[in-house]
Amino acid sequence: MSKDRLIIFDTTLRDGEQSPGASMTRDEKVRIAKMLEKMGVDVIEAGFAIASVGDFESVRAVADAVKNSTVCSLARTGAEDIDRAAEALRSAESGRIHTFIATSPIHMEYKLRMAPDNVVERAVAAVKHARNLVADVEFSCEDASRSEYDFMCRIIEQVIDAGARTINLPDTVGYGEPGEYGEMVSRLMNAIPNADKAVFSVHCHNDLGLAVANSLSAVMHGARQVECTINGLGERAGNASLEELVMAVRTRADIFPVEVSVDATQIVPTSRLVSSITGFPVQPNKAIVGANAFAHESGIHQDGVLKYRETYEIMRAEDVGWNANKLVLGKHSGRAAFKARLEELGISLDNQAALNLAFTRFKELADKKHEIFDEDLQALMSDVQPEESDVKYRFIGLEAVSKTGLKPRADIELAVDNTPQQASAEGDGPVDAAFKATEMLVNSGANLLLYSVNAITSGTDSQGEVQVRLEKDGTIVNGNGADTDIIIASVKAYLDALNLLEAGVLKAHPQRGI
Ligand SMILES: CC(=O)SCCNC(=O)CCNC(=O)[C@H](O)C(C)(C)COP(=O)(O)OP(=O)(O)OC[C@H]1O[C@@H](n2cnc3c(N)ncnc32)[C@H](O)[C@@H]1OP(=O)(O)O
Ligand SMILES: CC(C)C(=O)C(=O)O
Repeated sequence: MSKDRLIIFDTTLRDGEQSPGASMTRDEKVRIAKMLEKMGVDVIEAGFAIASVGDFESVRAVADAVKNSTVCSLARTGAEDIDRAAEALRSAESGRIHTFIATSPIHMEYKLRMAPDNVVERAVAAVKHARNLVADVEFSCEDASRSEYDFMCRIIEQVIDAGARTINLPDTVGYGEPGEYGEMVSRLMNAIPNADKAVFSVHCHNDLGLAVANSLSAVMHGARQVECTINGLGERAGNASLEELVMAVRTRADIFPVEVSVDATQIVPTSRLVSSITGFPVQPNKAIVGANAFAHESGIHQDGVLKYRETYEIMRAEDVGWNANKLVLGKHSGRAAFKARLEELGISLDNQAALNLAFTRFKELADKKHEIFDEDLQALMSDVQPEESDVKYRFIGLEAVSKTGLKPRADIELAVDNTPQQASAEGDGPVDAAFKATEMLVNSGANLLLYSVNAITSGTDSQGEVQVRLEKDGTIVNGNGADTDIIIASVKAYLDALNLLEAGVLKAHPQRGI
């Protein structure tokens, strides 16, 4: 059965820009409009031409730049607004004037201070005037969801007769509830005698978090245009988000009687562009475009996704413009994801015991750190690889005290040949103190040639990786250690180097010397 087309009307550049702090320059609007055009959005509302010279210029620049989408300007019902919109759209390949007036009793009485008859007159005059300037005219009953049904029937019938080809029923203040709002759309469409001459549209705000639900309900009840924005940007709590609407209709094609012609792989790049231009970050758990939308940290989910992606994913990350889904390693992860990531990094573990040992170390680290990155794993594994049971020096514990006005001190506990031993020393800093305490126990006589620290990943909970270069009797070795505690990482690196010296590393592990 063939499906109706759902017109995607993007208003990121108009209602999206009404988010306090989201103003965009003309050139920024053109960049976003080009992306929307590439995505295949049907209508781009580029601004409100009468609002300012800058907005007029933006609408004009978008009309110049965009050829494959209809470009639209908002206008109140006054002739001056409509003339300004038409002027800004003059170069558009396909231009639309979107005129509106509030139809709810509260708006008519307190804001417009107009009698309902007067509102009807203004609306009809506006549509007629706009139709003399462009062929494509949309009319919105602002605050439709709080408007009286009979009054809407009356005004809509007359504006359709006057030439409006799209009738928009905005839930301006986000008051609608999906069942009631959807029913309003179908009731109007059924009752208005000339309704078949127009496309019915919805424009929902998110004050109760229902913008997408209301829009989708309206679609189920006959609406064939949805007005929306990238990332759900928009006045107050925002508008219905384009990405959610498009992917809901696509993913639940089994229930929605419509199809959209948008190239969804452009969604994530466009979302990023809008976010970087407006400075409005996308929350990580935002549907479709949030950083976590296709990320799995839980072991059971990761195991499921590795076995069969659809166990925990209803969409493919690639289909909306991500490179791939993500298995994030953290404290909730299991062996399946851990092993898979190690294999991707070219690290293979010979047997289950080696995997278990490495996994235990990984969990210890994950308890201290939110997310384990590839670099963390590489450091962790380089720590695990040497023959654990053979090493002479093993780190057990450390307490380092560093206090303003006091000399730093370290109390250290090591296993030397499997026998626990303790020592304390003061130093120029806590690392120096820890190394001195270590030397009290190992008495290596090695020279410290280099000490370097790197934060492996970003964030104050990142692992520090320390490299220590020691020389003894002409043999030079590099030891590495990693830990979220930089003093512990330093002692681990120091002990790693001592163990390499002890093992005569240049013969046994030539790649680890220099
Ligand atoms: C629901 C929506 O999102 S509607 C779009 C909202 N967007 C914006 O308002 C952004 C751009 N707006 C602006 O730059 C300015 O408000 C302008 C340029 C449009 C108008 O500025 P001003 O002339 O200074 O008027 P102001 O904003 O103070 O008040 C709005 C006026 O428009 C009137 N008005 C509101 N809607 C309509 C309408 N659809 N048709 C006719 N007049 C309207 C109001 O009654 C008020 O008239 P009044 O001054 O006679 O009382
Ligand atoms: C002008 C209309 C479409 C609007 O933005 C609203 O009612 O929210």
